[in-house]
Amino acid sequence: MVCVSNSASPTGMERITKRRLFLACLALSGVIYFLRGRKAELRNMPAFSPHSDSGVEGIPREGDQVDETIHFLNVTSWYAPVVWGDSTESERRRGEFAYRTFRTGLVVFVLGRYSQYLLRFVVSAERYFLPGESIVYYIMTDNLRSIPDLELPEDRELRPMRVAEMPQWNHLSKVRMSLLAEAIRGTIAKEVEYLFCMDVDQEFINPVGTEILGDLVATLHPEYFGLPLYTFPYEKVKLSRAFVEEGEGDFYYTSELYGGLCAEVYALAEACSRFILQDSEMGYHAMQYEESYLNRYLINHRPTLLLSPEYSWWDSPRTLDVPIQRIVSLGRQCASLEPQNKETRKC
Ligand SMILES: CC(=O)N[C@H]1[C@@H](OP(=O)(O)OP(=O)(O)OC[C@H]2O[C@@H](n3ccc(=O)[nH]c3=O)[C@H](O)[C@@H]2O)O[C@H](CO)[C@H](O)[C@@H]1O
Ligand SMILES: [Mn+2]
Repeated sequence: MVCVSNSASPTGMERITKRRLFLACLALSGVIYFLRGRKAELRNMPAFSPHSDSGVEGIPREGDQVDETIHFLNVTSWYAPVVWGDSTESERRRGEFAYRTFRTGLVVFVLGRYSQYLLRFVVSAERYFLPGESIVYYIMTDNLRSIPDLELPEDRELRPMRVAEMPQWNHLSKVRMSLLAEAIRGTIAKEVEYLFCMDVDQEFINPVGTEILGDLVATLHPEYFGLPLYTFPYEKVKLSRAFVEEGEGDFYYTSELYGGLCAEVYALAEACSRFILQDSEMGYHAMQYEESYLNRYLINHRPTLLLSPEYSWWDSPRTLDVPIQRIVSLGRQCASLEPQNKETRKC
């Protein structure tokens, strides 16, 4: 803001006017500064913190009992609903979709040894994922023989899509987004209205209905939900395209489940694959791999619907209890176990 006058030799009157102008500028700057600070504060503030009774906001104190019945965030500060499957709002959303005809795609990557998870994934999805709706499972695989021979209802279909990639974890975390964008551009966009992408090392254990449908849908990471911003594992390396500035961000989202309208998922996958490629050209890959780029994208393009940790849960000392576990991650569950417990849990 420029508040300077150029007059050469000010008269007494001019001096008073100048002084008033200066004071007015000062007051205006103060108001702007206050409003900007308030806006930043509001943006970073969850509408309701599950642990707001604890000493420091967001961090449960040792021995704190979290009240299971009341502590759920239902809407974000930018008015995006947070989905808890048994809420009346979810019931209302399911009612809204009951009269609509639409098709939903579900993409999973199944390469190398991850084929061991596919049967359990599909069988559980058939039981619980959008029951009664029209579904195409896009199975991105290097082994067409891994596709289970299952008889599905008429409007639900398993669609193998061949990918010629090395089944190496680090490699896949760099190419999944571009393979996804390519598949949407090539086939998927013509076939379905909504699209979800999931890790295959998961299992549906309770109903996941049309309450999850939205334009851009992201899932709250169960280990960070309710914790303050500074604890989130956002990318810290400044040169990375996934970099998140201190104080930036709203929530930490998991890469195990995201989706929305096909066009939105395409935009997300295309942008993330571009970020990953740019980082790769410098020989860098973000700290949390794909998840870091996803989180960067979702800060710039806030999701219109957030799924609560009911939709991505695993048992670890850090996860928040949820009323109903709907989707559990078998892989991340194993990763969170102590070595001595891995065998008993068949990891
Ligand atoms: C791919 C990826 O970046 N995953 C994220 C996730 O890892 P996760 O431990 O959840 O990754 P993961 O091992 O489940 O791999 C992700 C998915 O890729 C597919 N897959 C992977 C490897 C393979 O050999 N074959 C195959 O098909 C499969 O669908 C699998 O579910 O969590 C990490 C932190 O805990 C990181 O934040 C990662 O960003
Ligand atoms: Mn996983």
